[in-house]
Amino acid sequence: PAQGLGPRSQGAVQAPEGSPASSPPSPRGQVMLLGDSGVGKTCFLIQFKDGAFLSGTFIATVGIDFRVRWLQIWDTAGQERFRSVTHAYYRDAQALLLLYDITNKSSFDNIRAWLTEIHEYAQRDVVIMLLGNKADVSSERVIRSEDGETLAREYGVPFMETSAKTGMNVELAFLAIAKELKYRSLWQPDGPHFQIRDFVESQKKQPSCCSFL
Ligand SMILES: Nc1nc2c(ncn2[C@@H]2O[C@H](COP(=O)(O)OP(=O)(O)OP(=O)(O)O)[C@@H](O)[C@H]2O)c(=O)[nH]1
Repeated sequence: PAQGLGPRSQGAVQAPEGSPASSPPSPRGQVMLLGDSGVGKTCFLIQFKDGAFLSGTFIATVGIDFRVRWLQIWDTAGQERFRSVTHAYYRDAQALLLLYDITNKSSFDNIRAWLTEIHEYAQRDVVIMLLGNKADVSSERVIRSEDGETLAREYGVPFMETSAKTGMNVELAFLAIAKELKYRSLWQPDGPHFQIRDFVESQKKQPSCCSFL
């Protein structure tokens, strides 16, 4: 679904208390989904929103908890013509999930341009996570997982392959973001330490079939 103006679907997840849907977004717990048109941002959000209520796993439970209390998620339009609208929302974002499609090379190649744009418009300390979506479509894969890893390492951001279709790593992406934002908000010099990259590395699932390429 690509219709509409700029960030949308914010109503899909309960806004933080005291933040009516029509008001400007609260800077706290604000997450934006970014990436080229068609990479699966809307499906990713829907999988998170709907799948969460069906799942009884530990991650899902914690995810729901954080989602209701902490995260307001904004799905954005990937199409170029909506880009200027989206720019206006970057500065309020605490976290950005940047998606490409593992079956679409240009969506991967454009990640550098997205990161340049993020650098220009977002807060300097925004949490960024790179996600290679559609990992369920192994037969059409054109971007290797290692290429995603390498790019993510270059920019110092955590990376996972995901599937909005099967739900692989969808909850985990939001959980990692929620944990990082919570950690930052409660940070104390001698408090417990949390590293989002370590957390993601220890928890992420790999696609069941990685034989291609
Ligand atoms: N197999 C598979 N298909 C997916 C996945 N995620 C999304 N799709 C399909 O990819 C197409 C585009 O998905 P959207 O969620 O609309 O993409 P988008 O990034 O929101 O696109 P814009 O709104 O234009 O920016 C749809 O046909 C989805 O069914 C996935 O993880 N696996």
